[in-house]
Amino acid sequence: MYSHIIFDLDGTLIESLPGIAAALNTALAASKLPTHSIEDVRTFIGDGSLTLCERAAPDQSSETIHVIHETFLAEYPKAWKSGTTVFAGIHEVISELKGMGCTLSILSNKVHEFTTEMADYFFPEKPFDLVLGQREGIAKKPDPSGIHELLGELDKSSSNSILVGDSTIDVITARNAGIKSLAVTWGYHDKSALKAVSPTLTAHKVPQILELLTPTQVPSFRQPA
Ligand SMILES: O=C(O)COP(=O)(O)O
Repeated sequence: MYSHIIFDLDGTLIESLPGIAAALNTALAASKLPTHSIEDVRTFIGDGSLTLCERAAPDQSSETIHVIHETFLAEYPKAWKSGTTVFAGIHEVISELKGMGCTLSILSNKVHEFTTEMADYFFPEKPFDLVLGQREGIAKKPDPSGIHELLGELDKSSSNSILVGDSTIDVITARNAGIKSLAVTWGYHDKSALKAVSPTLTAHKVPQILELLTPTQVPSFRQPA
């Protein structure tokens, strides 16, 4: 049993694609550049907002990318509330894990301020012991710094910690930090890409997180009434 579960945010706990796509397309249109379909934007997510803008506007100068990124950052606070939902079943999983005494945390490549604001908004019961997004001067995933910081701050060992995420970046981050990974397939990376990076465990449906992480426990929300 893992005593510390680290969650990725976008594509793992929350469906944030519509909000990200809306803010990105507003920023592209403001620079008179072509916009993208939701499906295209899905493939740009995972490495933070600057890389998102670079992938959305290839061949543009760094000055233009800077302008698009600044506009994206200004637009995203307006776009995320209407364009984001928590994946079905996630609240139940989080509350079961919390009830079992697990320490829970979030590690995201989303800008830190948005990460903490969204975690507070979508999880007002504050189940996460520490929430870390992308911060200036601190290497983003797949660098293991964020995991090392979480383990140190929360006084947790690598053997009892696991990273749950939807992207190959999450699986590689866990490996770089010497911890196990649980890949989830309802997010933004293809199943085949996830399989290729050999996660420790894989969940195709939200309740499977509990089955895989706590195999001997029967969660109360899935017990017959
Ligand atoms: O904003 C991103 O690009 C990715 O965010 P995530 O690390 O929570 O998936």
